[in-house]
Amino acid sequence: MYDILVVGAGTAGLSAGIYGVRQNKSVLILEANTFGGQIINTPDIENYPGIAHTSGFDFAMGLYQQAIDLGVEYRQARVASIEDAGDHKIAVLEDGDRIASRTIILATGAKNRPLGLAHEKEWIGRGISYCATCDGMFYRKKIVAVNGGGNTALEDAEFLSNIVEKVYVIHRRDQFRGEPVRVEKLRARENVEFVLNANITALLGQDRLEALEVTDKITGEKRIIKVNGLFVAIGQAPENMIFSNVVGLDKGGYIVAGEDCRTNVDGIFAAGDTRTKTVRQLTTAASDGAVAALAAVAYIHDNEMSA
Ligand SMILES: Cc1cc2nc3c(=O)[nH]c(=O)nc-3n(C[C@H](O)[C@H](O)[C@H](O)COP(=O)(O)OP(=O)(O)OC[C@H]3O[C@@H](n4cnc5c(N)ncnc54)[C@H](O)[C@@H]3O)c2cc1C
Repeated sequence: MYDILVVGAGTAGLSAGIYGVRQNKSVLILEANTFGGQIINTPDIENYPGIAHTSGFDFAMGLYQQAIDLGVEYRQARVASIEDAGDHKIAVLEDGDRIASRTIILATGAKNRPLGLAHEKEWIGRGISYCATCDGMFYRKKIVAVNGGGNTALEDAEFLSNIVEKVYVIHRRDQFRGEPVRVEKLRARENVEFVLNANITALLGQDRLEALEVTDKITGEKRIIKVNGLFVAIGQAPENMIFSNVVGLDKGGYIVAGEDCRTNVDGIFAAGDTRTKTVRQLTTAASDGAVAALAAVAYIHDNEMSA
């Protein structure tokens, strides 16, 4: 039986592993794909305090190596479900294998909803971004577009309009899900142009994004908009339904857990992008990993004292 079983080897999961083993606890991390999580393919990270510049791969590799060197056990396996057996928890793997642990930390992250267009994946870091806070500075004084109609898209557009030459806000409706006050603020900015009732139907360029083909949903008319960058902000989706019989989820599918990373089940914690929170970044994921691991250790000690 492990002390701490972590589901997901992104920034939150690996940070939890580091903090767990440094408290002399046995830790197993289970990862469905390769370690590193969503940051792994990002060419440039420039907002992690203390590291002026690194790549997603180097960042993830550093975290992984640190965890392994400290004694974290790592296994590539997808967790299909979890069970709460009171004083211990069980992770059931896709192949049917069952692994018992005193505590579980769910660090399964979230995925950005893609547009689903050709070149989208291959041009991440070459014109395509899902994170204005992370990548906005690479487009200083350039022309960009933001796609989406929620608060994230509106916030991204506002942030970008402070640093770029021009921002197109492209949205499939003429009404926004985001707050009206944000829309009004953007309308007042001279370097923001709204392209409404419109879908992006193609990403154009040679080996990076150079222009967007945008189709008007009402007239069917196509328009080419030259841009250096596109920020896709059509939402994020966690994949937590497999845990919903055990832990509570909010209406967006995120695991309900506060800054202490505790879920509604004693001994099960949630860390990183997968939990209800406002800022989803590397720093907050790493911080959650530490908080969740130390909360798991405290839970184990409390149980030992009362046994
Ligand atoms: C393109 C891009 C660029 C970004 N750039 C920056 C940046 O410059 N700076 C910044 O601060 N933030 C950036 N972010 C945000 C940052 O990457 C995330 O906030 C952070 O990675 C969240 O870490 P996490 O560990 O919570 O989740 P994730 O990184 O999503 O890791 C979750 C892991 O869990 C695994 N998993 C999921 N389900 C299961 C399962 N059932 N069984 C086993 N494993 C499972 C997944 O495979 C994944 O590896 C960027 C995000 C993207 C997409």
